[in-house]
This record gives sequence, structure tokens and C-alpha cells, in this order.
Amino acid sequence: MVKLINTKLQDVKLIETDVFGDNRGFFTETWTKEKFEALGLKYDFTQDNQSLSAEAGVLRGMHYQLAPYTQTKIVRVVTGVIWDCLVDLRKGSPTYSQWEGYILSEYNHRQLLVPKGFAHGFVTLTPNVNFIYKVDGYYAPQADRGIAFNDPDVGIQWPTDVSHAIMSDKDLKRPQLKDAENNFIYGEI
Ligand SMILES: Cc1cn([C@H]2C[C@H](O)[C@@H](COP(=O)(O)OP(=O)(O)O[C@H]3O[C@@H](C)C(=O)[C@@H](O)[C@H]3O)O2)c(=O)[nH]c1=O
Repeated sequence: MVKLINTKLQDVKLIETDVFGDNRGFFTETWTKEKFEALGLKYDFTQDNQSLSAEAGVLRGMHYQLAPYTQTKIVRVVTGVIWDCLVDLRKGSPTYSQWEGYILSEYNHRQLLVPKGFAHGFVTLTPNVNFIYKVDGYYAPQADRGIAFNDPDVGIQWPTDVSHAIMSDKDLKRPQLKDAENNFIYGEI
């Protein structure tokens, strides 16, 4: 059985699948087309991605691709623990500009549905985080955008001190939401 858990953010869902433990370890179906579609999660996935973050305190975010290159993502962690964060960038959404964080780990096996129009990022809470995700749109570097992880107007409360987080140069220079290019309209994407 696949279980969907609503979150504070409109349209964002946590996903739990059955995990069958035994003397060898465990088994779980991480994505099953017909079971996910029966719950309304019907996407034409085009790409699977993996990142490794070697240390605790790596911060990647807050990322999105502009329309028409928007991506739905289903994200999860296969080794390690992260605090994953989303910001709703869809103008007109009841939760516009709000953020929420979720623990995703090799232990809770939780996945997160990141709808189109959300900025997404995470901080690693352990070393050796293997993060994998499906997306339903190809990588489009010309549409690659982000907002600053520490935008005071958004006010994300990271669970650890991220003032010296290990980050890409690109992410250190992201604009605030009020200055960011953003063409998402709630209901239109
Ligand atoms: C995302 C991506 C990157 N790349 C390349 C570009 C670059 O040389 C290298 C690293 O890219 P980045 O620094 O953007 O990688 P990263 O910071 O891990 O980017 C990811 O972060 C998380 C939080 C997300 O939400 C993802 O959608 C994606 O934006 O990989 C691809 O070739 N295809 C892709 O789909």
C-alpha cells in the first residue's frame, strides 16, 4: 500500500510505501506506476537523478526551473539523513511564499512530492547522503533559478547552523524571492 500524507503546503505530499524487513534487510517498492497513479500521482517522468553529499552541513538550494521547464520531483534519501525544505512560489496559492521542512532519511524511507512551482533544497544532517529523485522535465540550464536559502522575507528556520554550510558558488549568490524571476501562477502550471 502507498500512503499519502498531506502537509502544510498546498499540494505537497509525503509518500510512504510498505517496507518489508527480514533477516537480510528490507525490501520496498519505491515507485509503482499503477499504485501511484491510483492516488493521483500521474506524471511522465523523464529523468532520474542522484547526488552525493559527502559531509553533514552540505546545503543545496533553493532551486526551481522557470516555466515552461517546470519539474515535478519525487525525492528521497537512500543513505543518511536530510532536512528537506520547500517554498511555494506559485502566485495566488493559499500557501504562497510559505516554507516547510521534512526529515527524509534512510530510516524513515519517506519520499516527498515536490509539485511544479516550488523552490526545493536541503541540508544534510549526516555525512554520506545519497539523494535520488525522479523529475518529469529535462534539465534546462537556461531556466535554472533559485532563491537564497537565507532570504529574510521567507525566513526558513534551518534545523542546524547553516551560516557556514558547504554550498555551490551558484547557491551562495541566489537572489531574494522579491528580486527573483518567477513565472508560476497557481492553477496554471
Ligand atoms: C540538476 C542537474 C545538474 N546537472 C549538472 C550541472 C552541474 O554541472 C552539476 C551540478 O548541478 P547543480 O549544482 O545544479 O546540482 P544540485 O545543486 O544538486 O541541484 C539539484 O539540487 C536539488 C536541491 C534540486 O532540487 C534539484 O532539482 C537540482 O536543482 O550537474 C545536470 O547535468 N543535470 C541536472 O539535471
